[in-house]
Amino acid sequence: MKKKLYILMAYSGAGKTEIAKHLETKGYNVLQSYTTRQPRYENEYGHMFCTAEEYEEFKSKGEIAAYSLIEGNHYFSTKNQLYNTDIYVCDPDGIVDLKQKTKDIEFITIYIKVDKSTRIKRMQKRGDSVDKILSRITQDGIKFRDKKFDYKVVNYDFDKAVKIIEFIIKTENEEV
Ligand SMILES: Nc1ncnc2c1ncn2[C@@H]1O[C@H](COP(=O)(O)OP(=O)(O)OP(=O)(O)O)[C@@H](O)[C@H]1O
Repeated sequence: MKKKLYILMAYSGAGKTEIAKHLETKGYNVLQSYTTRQPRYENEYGHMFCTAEEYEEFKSKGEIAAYSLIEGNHYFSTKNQLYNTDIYVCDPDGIVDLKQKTKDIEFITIYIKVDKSTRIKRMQKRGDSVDKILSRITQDGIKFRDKKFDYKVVNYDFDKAVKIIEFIIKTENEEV
């Protein structure tokens, strides 16, 4: 049986980061992708912060699995990370690339669904600016258009959403 890696995907503000963090406290290994951007605050969750030189080294050794350039910064995950983690928060474009390059891993996509007005309220509460919220909503609409997922989980009741995702992982891992 192939190793399964669970991909959490969602529009901005739907709660994928919060869910991933919570799953980590329950013993799941969550992939922290690398970035050359500066941390926004001390101990920022979700990334491994590295230098441009370190990025070049990973690249020259052929260790990069998924890559994107955002506002002049490199964002990437390594092959080693894919084989040693359970959960990866990744956008739909990133996963297309991974599926093509990594045939010996099965990627199970879990889409976290929340309506637009709730996402806007959560982003406002989180402190995002109106401009940022509007730009995220527009970009996400394009990124997620016509995309298909293995599972869809609504996230209005946080504990329920986490329980369902844990159930999905458990039953998928039990499959032969
Ligand atoms: N079920 C929920 N009920 C209420 N608030 C929630 C729920 N799930 C997450 N949140 C809150 O909503 C906000 C957005 O969640 P989070 O940052 O995890 O979203 P995200 O999908 O990772 O967004 P982004 O892609 O912009 O980082 C956070 O402040 C989080 O605490």
